[in-house]
Amino acid sequence: MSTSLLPRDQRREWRWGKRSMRICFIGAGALGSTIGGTLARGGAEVWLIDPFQAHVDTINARGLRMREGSAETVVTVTACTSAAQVGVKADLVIVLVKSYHTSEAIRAAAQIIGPHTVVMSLQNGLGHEDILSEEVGRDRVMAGKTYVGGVLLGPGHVRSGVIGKETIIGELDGRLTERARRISETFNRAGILTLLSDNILGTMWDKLFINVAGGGITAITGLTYGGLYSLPILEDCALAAISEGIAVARAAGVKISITDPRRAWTMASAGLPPEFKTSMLQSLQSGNLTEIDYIHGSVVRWGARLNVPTPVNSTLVALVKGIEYARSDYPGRS
Ligand SMILES: NC(=O)C1=CN([C@@H]2O[C@H](COP(=O)(O)OP(=O)(O)OC[C@H]3O[C@@H](n4cnc5c(N)ncnc54)[C@H](OP(=O)(O)O)[C@@H]3O)[C@@H](O)[C@H]2O)C=CC1
Ligand SMILES: CC(C)(CO)C(=O)C(=O)O
Repeated sequence: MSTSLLPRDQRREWRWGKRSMRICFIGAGALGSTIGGTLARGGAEVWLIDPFQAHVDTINARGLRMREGSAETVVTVTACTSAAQVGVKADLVIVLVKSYHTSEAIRAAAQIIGPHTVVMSLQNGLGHEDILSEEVGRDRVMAGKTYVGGVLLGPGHVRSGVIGKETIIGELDGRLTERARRISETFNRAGILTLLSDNILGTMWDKLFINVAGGGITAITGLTYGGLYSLPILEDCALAAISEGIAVARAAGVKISITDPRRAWTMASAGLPPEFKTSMLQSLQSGNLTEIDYIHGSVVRWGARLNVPTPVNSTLVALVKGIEYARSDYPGRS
């Protein structure tokens, strides 16, 4: 029987009973392994789903090695290369593929999604909930953003940055539901500092400003944070890009808590060393596409819809796309 204090009409049917929550991660790279491993260590039943065969094999054979600061632990967790191998429905599916893989990844996970499965993205940027809703229905989708960080050090081995880093989750319509409360409890029990929000849209835009601060600029310049934060002209550019984002969010009627661009600029590098590279720069350097369309591109798309000019973000999008394109076999390439 539920002990919830929420009114009955606000309780989503809770079918997970008293057993531990069965959580499947679609995408178990740097962040999926970090959060998945932490939840498994905290007692949840976790499945890591990722096509990286050597990573999956190492985790299954020897456990997931997690380095946090100078401590290293080995976590027993099940990994597989496709959702078809899980064989049961998930209570919670957490999507942590790169944004541009979201649609194909959720489609490939149909077998683990049942009538009471919750699907939640913790990816950076905006727009994932719409993609997920198209595939699984809006009722199943919750939203979240996280300040937890992860780096994949090699197959079966991650550096995790969980301690003191917030994760915020919530229902798209702002209701404080039983399922949201149970998910945040599971996260907190595992040591992931998780808050329940009745304004998850605001949270999503706040996190967007953090990524807008340095993502595009570092991707274009190749600078680590040490370089980015030493050159005032780049700070001016970052503040202009964040200001556009704030103007767009305000025009959209989103209740943001970051209203001073300097706060986003400061927060973006908090606790990170000068040699830190943003994920956008890391993507380019490893030959992958960036999430530019979901980060600066979101500011541009929303700005166009609401008639708010976004020239700085548009320029950053164009230049990053140019860098991506320069690696292709374009006409006239020498
Ligand atoms: N790393 C971090 O610290 C943070 C990351 N984020 C966000 O989290 C998301 C994931 O980032 P991150 O973990 O760094 O990225 P990674 O590239 O390390 O991990 C993504 C993983 O998803 C795999 N993948 C691709 N397609 C599928 C699929 N169809 N099914 C299952 N897995 C698939 C990838 O495999 P393959 O490489 O073969 O494509 C890869 O192993 C991004 O949106 C990022 O912005 C947010 C906050 C912090
Ligand atoms: C570390 C942080 C918050 C800001 O650069 C980030 O999310 C990223 O690099 O993608």
